[in-house]
Amino acid sequence: MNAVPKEIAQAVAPLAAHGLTHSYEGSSVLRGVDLALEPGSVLGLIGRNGAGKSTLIRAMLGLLQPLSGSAFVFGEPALQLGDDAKARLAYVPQQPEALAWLTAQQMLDYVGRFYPRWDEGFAHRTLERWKLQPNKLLGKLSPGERQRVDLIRALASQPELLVLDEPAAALDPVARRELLREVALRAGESGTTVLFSTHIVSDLERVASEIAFLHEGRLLLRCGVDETKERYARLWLPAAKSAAAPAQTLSRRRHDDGSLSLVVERDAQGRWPEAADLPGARIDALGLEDLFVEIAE
Ligand SMILES: Nc1ncnc2c1ncn2[C@@H]1O[C@H](COP(=O)(O)OP(=O)(O)OP(=O)(O)O)[C@@H](O)[C@H]1O
Repeated sequence: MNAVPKEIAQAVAPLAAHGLTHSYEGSSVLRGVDLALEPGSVLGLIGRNGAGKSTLIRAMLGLLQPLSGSAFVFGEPALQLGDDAKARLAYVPQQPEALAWLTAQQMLDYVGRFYPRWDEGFAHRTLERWKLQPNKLLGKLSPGERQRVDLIRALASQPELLVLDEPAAALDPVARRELLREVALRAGESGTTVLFSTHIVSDLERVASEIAFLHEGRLLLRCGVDETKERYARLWLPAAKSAAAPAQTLSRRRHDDGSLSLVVERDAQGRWPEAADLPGARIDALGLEDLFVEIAE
């Protein structure tokens, strides 16, 4: 496939980042992240605690000014988003806090006015289905309830781009399933583009079309969910062959007996590194969860 020129990708991608770097108090959190979402894709952003997922999301949406690099929403610079672009986008932070002095119903009625495609019926039905009390102050809801109200707010606006920062963190398993079903439905039926961060690998398998793995501020891996098992594997080399290990690997672990385990990737021609053909070498398939654990450890 020919690479799309960066300028064109910027213009069409609902969300794109180029060379984002950021640090807090002198410590680097993003180290040059490039990421662009295809329209209609569901991208699961995964990474350990503190990997920089929330920082990346906030920088991509223009809610934080990065040290360097740029971000674009619907092709507009994220730091100067116009009202039209804002109305096409919905973002649910990890811990929603805004408008705590309103009741859930008041908040939904209030914000609904700013969205041309607001689905009041959905908001009403989902409040009931998710057993949320419409007349309780947001500030008095539990974190999970508060996050569910915010998810209703985001979904009722029928956004073209939906960004969820760890939506599963405060939800019980039933609510989580329902949310994932709703997200998959929106992506499938309305072509909504979705970016969500998570720690839960099974959520990625259930709903994401693509995954991006952020580790210590760098995107280590980006590929289709179904493709990962084909593209990455664990290469085990006996001690006697460990010197032949490829230099470029996603992770490298030496065992007590001197043997090596490496996470390796097929090259552009679909071949594993040459060391995989050495006598005694072994290639083992990796499930998504194993892959992340191997890389993140
Ligand atoms: N406002 C801030 N001031 C100082 N340090 C911060 C600030 N926000 C985040 N950090 C630090 O930056 C790093 C990345 O944080 P971030 O919240 O982006 O990670 P994350 O991948 O979303 O983590 P988690 O999965 O735990 O939510 C962490 O070490 C965090 O402590």
